[in-house]
Amino acid sequence: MPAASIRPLHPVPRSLSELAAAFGLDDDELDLERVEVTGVSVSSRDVDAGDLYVGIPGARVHGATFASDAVEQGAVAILTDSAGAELVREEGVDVPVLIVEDPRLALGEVSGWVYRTDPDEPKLYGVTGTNGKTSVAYILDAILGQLSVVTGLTTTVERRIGEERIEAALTTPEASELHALIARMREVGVHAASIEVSAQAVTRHRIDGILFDVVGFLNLSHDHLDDYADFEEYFQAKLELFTPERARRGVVSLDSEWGKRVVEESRIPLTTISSRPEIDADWKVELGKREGMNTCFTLIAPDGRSITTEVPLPGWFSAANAGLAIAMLVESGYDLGEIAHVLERDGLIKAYVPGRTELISGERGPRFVLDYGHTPDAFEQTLGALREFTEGKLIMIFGADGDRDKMKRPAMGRIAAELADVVIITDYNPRMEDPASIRATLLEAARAAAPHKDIREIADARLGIREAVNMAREGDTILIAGPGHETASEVGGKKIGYSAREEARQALREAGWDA
Ligand SMILES: CC(=O)N[C@H]1[C@@H](OP(=O)(O)OP(=O)(O)OC[C@H]2O[C@@H](n3ccc(=O)[nH]c3=O)[C@H](O)[C@@H]2O)O[C@H](CO)[C@@H](O)[C@@H]1O[C@H](C)C(=O)N[C@@H](C)C(=O)N[C@H](CCC(=O)O)C(=O)O
Ligand SMILES: Nc1ncnc2c1ncn2[C@@H]1O[C@H](COP(=O)(O)OP(=O)(O)OP(=O)(O)O)[C@@H](O)[C@H]1O
Repeated sequence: MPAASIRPLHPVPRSLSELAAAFGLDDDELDLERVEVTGVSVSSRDVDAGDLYVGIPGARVHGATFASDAVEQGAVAILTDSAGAELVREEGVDVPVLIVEDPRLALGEVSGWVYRTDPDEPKLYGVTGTNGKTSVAYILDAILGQLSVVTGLTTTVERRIGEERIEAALTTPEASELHALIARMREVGVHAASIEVSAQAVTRHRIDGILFDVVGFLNLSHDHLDDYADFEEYFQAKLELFTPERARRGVVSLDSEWGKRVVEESRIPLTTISSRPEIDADWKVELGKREGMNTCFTLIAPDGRSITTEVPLPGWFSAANAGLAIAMLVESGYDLGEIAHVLERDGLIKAYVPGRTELISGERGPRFVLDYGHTPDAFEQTLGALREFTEGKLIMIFGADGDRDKMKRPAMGRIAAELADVVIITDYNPRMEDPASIRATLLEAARAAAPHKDIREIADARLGIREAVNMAREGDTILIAGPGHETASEVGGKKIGYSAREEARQALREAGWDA
């Protein structure tokens, strides 16, 4: 089985009695002196010998239910709430149990204490926003690499430290996993780590006990309104990242209206950036010419100095994302001149962002672009960017994932139909929902928006990809939006192997094109 998390290889044990004392936990009846913990885990599937297992009441089940599994795998103590302690007692589990009112709330600080998280090493960059987080994290990582800095990275795609990498399950890991990752980074001399921060991560205490050196705000648009009552609540979740408890300073993009609100309401020193000429910001991104899929831009700093370079990704938003990344680095102390020097030396930002406007096709044949966009705004930006260099037809394949914000689906269908020439609606990760009904919503919106356009329904995404490839010619662009880097789709609660990247490559080869 692949490792569930990356952890320090040489953790320095901490005594449970000291932990109890540090957090004011009652240890009257317990003999904690002899117990030492070397790690923390919230999942029985991720326990290592010496762990403190934290039993969290979840939406589906209480984590304490798995206490005996955890102990079997080597957990030496349990931290949970009183309901969890009752469950542990019923199971007859024989390790010390510490009780807190809210174990999720305690998790970050406790993990930071066990792993001895240091706010200064590595330097942490946090990036949030509805769209572009993954892209900015990879761009930050790439520029730091070009500056010869040893880096760490955590994104929706992966957790990575040098050659060590695991696939990500969540965009932002649970706090215990994040602190363990940072501890491992310190062991191998990582100086800077780029961390993608979802709104859920803030709300669900996944970044507790972490102090970011610089945080970046990208934008806010329709997504996750199943997790938040409205835009305001969703915004407030992201805003919390811009407080002194979470970050030392921030860079805020004013490209979306919400940036202004961050500036008005944040409680940390901020600098602003914009790629829109009409907006007054400290840092300015000026779009240059396009070189194929690459985008050139000039970034002008508040002191008038500038960098002209390119990013190997299409669209104005890629330049905006790269500008934000550079501004974050400068805010954290890197010299703009030095960044300019390495980018000039290398000719561009050497970023590869898996599954984000990733070109799958080769020299001959239509362009095939793989994307992770799953919001109306991401559709609009990506289709706009691809239209700029598509001489022929723009063909879009997409579905909407199940058990996630349903309200955004009509807007996704409408935008696809308005901006693409041909739309193929397929299944994408329906989870426990009925895929036919997801498709019906998308189709209805798409057909209402553009009744005369070619809008097709092909349930099986593999067939949808082939249909698109077979109708496409040189000069056309095919965009598949949704699956990005993913290698599985969830249907009826079961994970089924499906890589849009591999399917696209195969379909292009079957049609006699390069891939
Ligand atoms: C709403 C939400 O965030 N839920 C997360 C939460 O689930 P939950 O509270 O329902 O937990 P549960 O399944 O009831 O389990 C309770 C406890 O028992 C433990 N357990 C459970 C089963 C078992 O066999 N052994 C075990 O130890 C679990 O680890 C957990 O600690 O804790 C689980 C364990 O970490 C997460 O997997 C789960 O994420 C679900 C899968 C999820 O989809 N979250 C989404 C909404 C999310 O967080 N997305 C954001 C944004 C993505 C984006 O950028 O667009 C993200 O950061 O990923
Ligand atoms: N600054 C931006 N503004 C609007 N759309 C963007 C921006 N950057 C990227 N996108 C679009 O969003 C898609 C997803 O990008 P990315 O994965 O970087 O976002 P994300 O915030 O990490 O999303 P997720 O958290 O769901 O992984 C891109 O492929 C592109 O279509």
